[in-house]
Amino acid sequence: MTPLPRARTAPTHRPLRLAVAREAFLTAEPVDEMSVRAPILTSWQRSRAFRVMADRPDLRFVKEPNPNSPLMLCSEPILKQLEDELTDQPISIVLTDANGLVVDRRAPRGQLSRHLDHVNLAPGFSYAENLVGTNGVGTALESGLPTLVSGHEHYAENLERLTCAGAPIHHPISGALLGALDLTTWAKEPGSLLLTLAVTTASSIERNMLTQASQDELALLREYLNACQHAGGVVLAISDELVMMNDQARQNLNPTDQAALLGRAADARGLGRPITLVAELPSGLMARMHYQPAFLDDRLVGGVLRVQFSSSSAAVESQTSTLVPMSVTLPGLVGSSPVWTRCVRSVDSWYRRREWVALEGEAGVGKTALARAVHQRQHPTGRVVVLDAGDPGEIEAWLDEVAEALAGDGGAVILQHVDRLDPASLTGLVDLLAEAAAHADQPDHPWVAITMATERSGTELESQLLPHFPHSVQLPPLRHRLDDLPVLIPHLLHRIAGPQQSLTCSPEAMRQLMKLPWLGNVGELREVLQKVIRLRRSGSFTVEDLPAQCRSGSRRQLTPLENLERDAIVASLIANDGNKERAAQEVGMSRASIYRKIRDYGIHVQLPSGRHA
Ligand SMILES: Nc1ncnc2c1ncn2[C@@H]1O[C@H](COP(=O)(O)OP(=O)(O)OP(=O)(O)O)[C@@H](O)[C@H]1O
Repeated sequence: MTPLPRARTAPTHRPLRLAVAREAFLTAEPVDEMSVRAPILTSWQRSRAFRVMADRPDLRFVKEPNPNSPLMLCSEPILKQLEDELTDQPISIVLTDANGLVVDRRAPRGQLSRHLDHVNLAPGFSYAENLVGTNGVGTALESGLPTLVSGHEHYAENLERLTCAGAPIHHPISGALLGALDLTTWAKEPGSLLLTLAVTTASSIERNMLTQASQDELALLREYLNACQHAGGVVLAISDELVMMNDQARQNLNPTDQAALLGRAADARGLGRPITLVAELPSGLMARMHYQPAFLDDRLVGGVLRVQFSSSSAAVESQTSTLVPMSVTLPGLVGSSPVWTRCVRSVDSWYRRREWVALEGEAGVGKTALARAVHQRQHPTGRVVVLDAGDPGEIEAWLDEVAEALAGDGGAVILQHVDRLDPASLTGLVDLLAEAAAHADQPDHPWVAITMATERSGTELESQLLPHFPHSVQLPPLRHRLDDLPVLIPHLLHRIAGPQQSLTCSPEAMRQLMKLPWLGNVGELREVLQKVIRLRRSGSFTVEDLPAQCRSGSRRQLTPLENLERDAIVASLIANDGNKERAAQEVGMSRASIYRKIRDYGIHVQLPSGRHA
C-alpha cells in the first residue's frame, strides 16, 4: 500500500482563512502561507501556470471511456464491492485514466449525484489539473501522490462544496501511472478517512491487475524470447504497460532511434494481425519492422517487433560510424541531433569538394544559415553573396546581380527561394547557372547553393534547374529534432541579447516549448525568444513569460515518428479540404484513429478556404 504523506492528509480546518488566502492568490495578492498546505499552494501555482480559469474551468467532454480497457476490467469487481459497502453514504467513487479522464463513476442517487453532474464530474469528462486546476484527481495524477483536496482548496470556484480524495493507480509491474481512484463527498463531511479508503482501494486494484498482468505478460515474454532466439537482431516487445528491448537494440541504436522505434511499435500495439512497416529512423537508418501480435487464448496481450536494417546509402553511412553521425562544428550554428548532424556533415563534405547543393525544407529550418556556415568554416572572411529570388524586385536587375556574383572571384553564392521564380525568370537563371557550371570545378569559381521549399515534383525547377545541382539535402523541421532545443535556446538568447545577457530557460518552459509544433522552425523560435527578452532580461524565464501562442498545444512531447505521423495527417487534411474520413483513408488509418490522433496531437488546420479542420 502506498504510504500516506502527512502533509497531504491533514487539510486545514480554517475554511475562512483558506478562502481569504485563495482569493488573495487569484488576485495576485500576497498569500498567508500558514493558511494553505504546501502541496495545495504548489498545485495552485501549477494551475495558474496552466492558465486555468478559476471561475470558468475547462470542464470539457473528451471521449467515451473504453469499457474494455485493462484498468476498467480489473477495477470492476473492486469498485462493485466498495459501492455495496458504501450504500447510502454520500460518497461517490470515481475512476479516471492517467490523463484524468473519468472512466467510471458510482454515486448514490440524490443531491450529491446531481451536483456531480452539474460540475461534469462524470464519465467522458476530464479532471486533469491543467484543465480544472487543483482537485483530488488531477492533483494526485500530477504529483503522483495520494491527495486530499477539500472545499476552498479547489482552484475552481464551482468545486468548493466538495471534498475529493484521490489516490494514483500504478501498474504493478512497470510502475507506469494508469489512473486515479477518487472518493468525493460534501466538503462539510469529515474527509480524513476518505483518503485512507481511496489508497486501499487503489492498492486492491493494483493487486488485481498484478494477477491478470502476470498471465498476460508471461504470454508476451514467451513470444519475445522466442523471437530473440530465432530471429536475432533487434527485437522489441510491447504491451499497453510494458516494453522489452533486447541488447542488440540497446547497444546498436542511439536513444532517438530507439524512441522512434518504440513510437512505431506503440502505434501497432492494438493490432490483432501481423504487419510489415518500413520507415526511416531519425539517424537515417532504413528500418524494416515486422510486427507480430501475441495472444493469450483469444485475448490480445501485446506484440513483438522484429527489426532489420536495409542497406540504404544513409544507413551504410551511419552504420560505419556506429550508427551515430559524427559531428561537424560550424560557426554560428548549433544542433547535435542525428538528423541535423547528418545534413551538416553532407553539406560540409560537398562544399569541400566544391559541388553545388540544393537545400530543401520548410521556412526557417536553417537552409541559408547552413550554406553560409559551411563556407565560413573554411573561409571565415570569404565573400558570401545572398540573393533572394522570393523578393527579386525588377527581375532583369536581379538576374544581373546573379550574373555578377557568379562571375566573382571564389566565395559562395546563395540563391534563396528559387522555387518562387516564375517560369521565364527561372529560364533566365538556368542559363546563367549553365554557363557558370562549365567552370565550377575551377578553384577561383564560386560555390553555389540554392534554397527552396520541398514540394517541387513535375515542375520546371525539377527538370531545368536541379540538374545543375548534383546534391539535394532535405533539412528536417525543428519538430523532428526537438532534442536540439536545449542547445538552440541558449545559443539564440546569446545571439539576440549579446554576451552580457544572463537569461536562461526554466525546465518547465523547456518542457512546454518541446510540446509545440514549431511550424516556423528555428526562425519562429528566434522570434519567440525575442519577445521573451523584451519582457525579461535576467533570471530564468517560465511558461508565464512565453507569448500566448506558445502556452497551448499538445499536452506532451511527441516522438519523432509521432511528429511524422502528425505531419502526414495535417497534409492529408489540407489535401482533402478537411474531410476527416477521406484523410483517414489516405493515410491508412481508421476514422476513429484519425479523430483520436487529431485530438492527441492538438492538430488545428486552417484550410485555404479559411475554414478550420
Ligand atoms: N542550427 C541552427 N543554429 C543556430 N541558428 C540557426 C540554426 N538554424 C537556423 N538558425 C537561425 O534561424 C533563422 C532562420 O534560418 P534561415 O534563414 O537559414 O532559414 P531558411 O531555412 O533559409 O528559411 P527561409 O526558407 O524562410 O528563408 C536564422 O536566424 C538562423 O541564423
